Amino acid sequence: MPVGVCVITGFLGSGKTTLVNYILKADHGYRIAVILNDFGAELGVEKMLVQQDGVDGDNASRTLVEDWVELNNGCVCCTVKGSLVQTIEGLLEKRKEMGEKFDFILLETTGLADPGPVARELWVDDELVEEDGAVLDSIVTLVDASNIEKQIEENKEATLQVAYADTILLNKADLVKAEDLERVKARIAAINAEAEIVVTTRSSVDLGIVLNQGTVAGGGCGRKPYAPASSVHNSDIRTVCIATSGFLDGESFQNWLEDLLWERRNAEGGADILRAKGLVYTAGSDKRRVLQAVREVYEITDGPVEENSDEVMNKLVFIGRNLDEDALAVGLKSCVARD
Ligand SMILES: Nc1nc2c(ncn2[C@@H]2O[C@H](COP(=O)(O)OP(=O)(O)OP(=O)(O)O)[C@@H](O)[C@H]2O)c(=O)[nH]1
Repeated sequence: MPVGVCVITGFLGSGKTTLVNYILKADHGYRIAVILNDFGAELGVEKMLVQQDGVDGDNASRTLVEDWVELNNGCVCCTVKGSLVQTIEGLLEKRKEMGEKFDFILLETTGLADPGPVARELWVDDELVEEDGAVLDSIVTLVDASNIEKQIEENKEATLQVAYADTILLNKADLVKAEDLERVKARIAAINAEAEIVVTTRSSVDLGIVLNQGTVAGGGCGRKPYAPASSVHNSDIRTVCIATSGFLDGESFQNWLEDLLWERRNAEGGADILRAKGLVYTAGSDKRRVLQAVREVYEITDGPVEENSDEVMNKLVFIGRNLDEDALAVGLKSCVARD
């Protein structure tokens, strides 16, 4: 079984390190490797702290294996292929030599990072996913409740971090009034209606919410009621959810998707899809299938077994810019197989 990688992102000062420290101190018994993105350091290295099994929550008794791994570019969030993957491979290899395995890998990005390239790199690297490798589990975004509105206005990365999230920790709740918190929550949901939003202070969160989500690998469609697209105005990145019933023609669906993800992205005013997830049924198979896409990279895999399989309903979620909900709905419908 590959190890799940949880990408922890969020704007500068939102509480990422606080979350990592919280996870490392919590008494959960998991073996977790943390890859810290030491962006500020001039050394050009990443520091890895490995929490070993069997700790009792007391810091003094914790064994921390410290390791310094030189990366070619000094930053795990850079788009240069190789460094991040090599780091994780090296980490996994080392643990294998020691006869141990990780339960999870946490990857903390820098506050100014666009998590898209990191997610894509983890996701598409087949060598990583092989047996005993690593696979992207989920993207957790920390949001500073007291500053996010301004950050979204001023920084595209802050918006992208919200857009890519599977789970959003609306942190620093102690610094804002209840009514402000509701407004901020609505603003975030307007960018990403699909992510679960959890209000936190000092990044204290039930670890079950952060670890082992399987959201990226297993599909997250339909976890939450969707905000209607018409309720979205404040940001040019928004979420659109569409659904249509009946088995899809697999080839038509794939062609439609590739046109959306590959061709129209480059067209003037075309939809710029950052993230797509969905559950679809294709003719010839009674299995539900999971669509996952991060920008132009996508995959369709067999989905989890469904309890109530009477309903053949295809559901897709798109997060991005210039999304035309009606056109998307018509496009999906046109992929339904004719008898
Ligand atoms: N009041 C308050 N302060 C918090 C909370 N969470 C974190 N902080 C503080 O905010 C500061 C920044 O937190 P960090 O965890 O370092 O944030 P970060 O996202 O890792 O920051 P960068 O690495 O700069 O991107 C620290 O002083 C934390 O103690 C919170 O919920 N409430």
